[in-house]
Amino acid sequence: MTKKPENVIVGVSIGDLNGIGSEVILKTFQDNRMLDFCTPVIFGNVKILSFIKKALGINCSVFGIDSMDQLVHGKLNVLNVWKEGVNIEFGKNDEEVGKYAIQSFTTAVAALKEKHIDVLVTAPINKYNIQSDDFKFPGHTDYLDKELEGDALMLMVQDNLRVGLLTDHIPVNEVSKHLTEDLIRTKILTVNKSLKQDFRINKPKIAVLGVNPHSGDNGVIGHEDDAVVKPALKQLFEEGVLVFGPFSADSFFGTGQYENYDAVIAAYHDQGLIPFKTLSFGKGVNYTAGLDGIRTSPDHGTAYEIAGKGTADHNSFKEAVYLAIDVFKHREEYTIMNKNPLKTKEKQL
Ligand SMILES: NC(=O)c1ccc[n+]([C@@H]2O[C@H](COP(=O)([O-])OP(=O)(O)OC[C@H]3O[C@@H](n4cnc5c(N)ncnc54)[C@H](O)[C@@H]3O)[C@@H](O)[C@H]2O)c1
Ligand SMILES: N[C@H](C(=O)O)[C@H](O)COP(=O)(O)O
Repeated sequence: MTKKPENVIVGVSIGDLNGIGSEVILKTFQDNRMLDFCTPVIFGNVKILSFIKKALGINCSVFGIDSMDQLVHGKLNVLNVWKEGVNIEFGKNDEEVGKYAIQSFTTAVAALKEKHIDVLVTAPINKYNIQSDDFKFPGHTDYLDKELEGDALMLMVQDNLRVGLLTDHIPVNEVSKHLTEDLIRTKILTVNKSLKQDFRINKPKIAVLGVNPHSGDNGVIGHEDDAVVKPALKQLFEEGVLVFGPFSADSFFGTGQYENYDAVIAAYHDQGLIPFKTLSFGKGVNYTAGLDGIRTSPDHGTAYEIAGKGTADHNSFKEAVYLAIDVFKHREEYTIMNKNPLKTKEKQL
């Protein structure tokens, strides 16, 4: 395999085969222009992809390979991660299919770690049917956090709207006990670094939403904002991080305040993802910031109710491919720019 320097190798995990994942993947790469600037490789099985292509009437060619050395630029490669057939029943929640989703994902993550692929774009999984003795994670983010270097942060992105989470896949009754000054510090530093190296924003401005209604109203409605959030933000601000808040979460998006910041940090999953998906559904991307490998995903799940019908919108998946490539290129530039920084003269006292 000779790697064309201008082509980013995009690994794609197949997700839940009974959902809309393979449809949005095939629809994205059906457009040949995608192959001009990236070389995709789907982790799955070429016979299954051919079957799905036919079933959905999608007109594109897939190219089966058995190892990454056989990767061909200009083609939609499918790496045969397994050989056997899989019984596909669109819309069915099936643990057997869940096993293949995880086989595809874990093989793709290994390829990312070994740098056989430059970035990973994941198609949606079903969080219930993927559970097993070997795989006990509530989502991609949590597994990537364990496998890759760094501290993962779920960052939802659509153009200049970026919403990150302090806590992600935990039940709402556990949020408060997870919110420590240390956690807030780690997450804000992670997003601050990501905005600089992944999004080329030199002096990022970060807003943090209050945990409680009206940020606790001086302790009348909950203590976390005064006792934990404010001291953490004060310390970071004094160290030079442009972090502001906590802001009352209820009106923050409705008033358009989010437009003044490069990222908005929410305390828990639905506090951030409801406004994000309301503003951007169909175009948003889920980016796992903070790790040494780049992974993106569309803003939607398996959508069983429309699977196999050919009506799934693939634009969010396409945006996920674009964002992964952008981040890859920005990180390369950032590394070069920061390799030998000019020494600044120290102040003489
Ligand atoms: N990245 C991921 O792996 C990921 C992301 C979100 C949800 N999920 C999983 O997916 C499963 C279903 O979750 P859910 O129902 O909360 O969310 P969902 O995104 O699958 O569906 C929500 C609604 O949006 C519609 N929808 C979703 N994607 C669409 C598309 N591309 N085009 C048109 N309509 C679309 C669905 O039909 C449904 O009405 C759950 O198991 C969840 O955990 C996985
Ligand atoms: N929270 C994500 C969303 O709603 O889009 C989704 O569950 C995916 O999470 P992972 O990327 O960790 O699988």
